[in-house]
Amino acid sequence: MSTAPIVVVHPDKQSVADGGAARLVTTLIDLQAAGRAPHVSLTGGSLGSAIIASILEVPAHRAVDWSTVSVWWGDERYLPAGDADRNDTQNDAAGLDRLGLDPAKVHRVPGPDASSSAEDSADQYSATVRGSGGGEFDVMILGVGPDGHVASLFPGHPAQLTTDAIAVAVHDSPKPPPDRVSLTFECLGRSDRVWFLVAGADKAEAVRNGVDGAGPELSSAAQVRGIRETIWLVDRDSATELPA
Ligand SMILES: O=C1O[C@H](COP(=O)(O)O)[C@@H](O)[C@H](O)[C@H]1O
Repeated sequence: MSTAPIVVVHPDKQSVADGGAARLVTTLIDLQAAGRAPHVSLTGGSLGSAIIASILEVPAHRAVDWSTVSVWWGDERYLPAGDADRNDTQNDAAGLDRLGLDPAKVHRVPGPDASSSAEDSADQYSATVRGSGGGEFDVMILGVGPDGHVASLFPGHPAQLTTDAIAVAVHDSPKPPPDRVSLTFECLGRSDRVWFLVAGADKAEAVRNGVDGAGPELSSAAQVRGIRETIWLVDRDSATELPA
């Protein structure tokens, strides 16, 4: 089962990050009140770190028991731990490591320092996901590139349509760095809530294609929908090609 996209237009990029952060904090409080130890998947890119910084500004983030929250990444650049271009490094720098997470529940994608290849990294990450219950994410946060990519699944790239897998190695990525590891569409779709965070005029076409449900050759984002909800949190500049 999957849900039709809902679009929420915010005034600007900061409001997208703030809106996503407030939504995440409230969702985590509700999930924990219902007895759930939540699983959240983070993203890299321009809004991936902005939302982390915004979470720290939401006073109610102190009402979340972060020690029970499991953290994942939808994709990672295949670079050594601590590399400044890794998504998790950028999320850490934005304040992820100040939330009070249990390091054992922060599931980082192995880099070349901890795996023999991107394929090995994808296998290791898949095993970790499988070991946690097969990847049933409460919240999947995704950025969207101007080319319509989500995670590291690029339209037209051979890795994009990988099936029967949790994670896949991506080589020759159109966006640097060339080697990456990504969750597959199948895995991304095993999420109760999928939230796309997008800002900028250069992403107007990607937002239109994603919301319209364009085919995979035009949009990876359109292939991912949440089981309970699919929400596009966009700024005015990236919403200009949507119907009024
Ligand atoms: O390379 C990546 O790009 C996307 C989108 O990034 P943005 O800077 O255009 O917002 C991101 O979601 C993904 O995690 C990252 O690896």
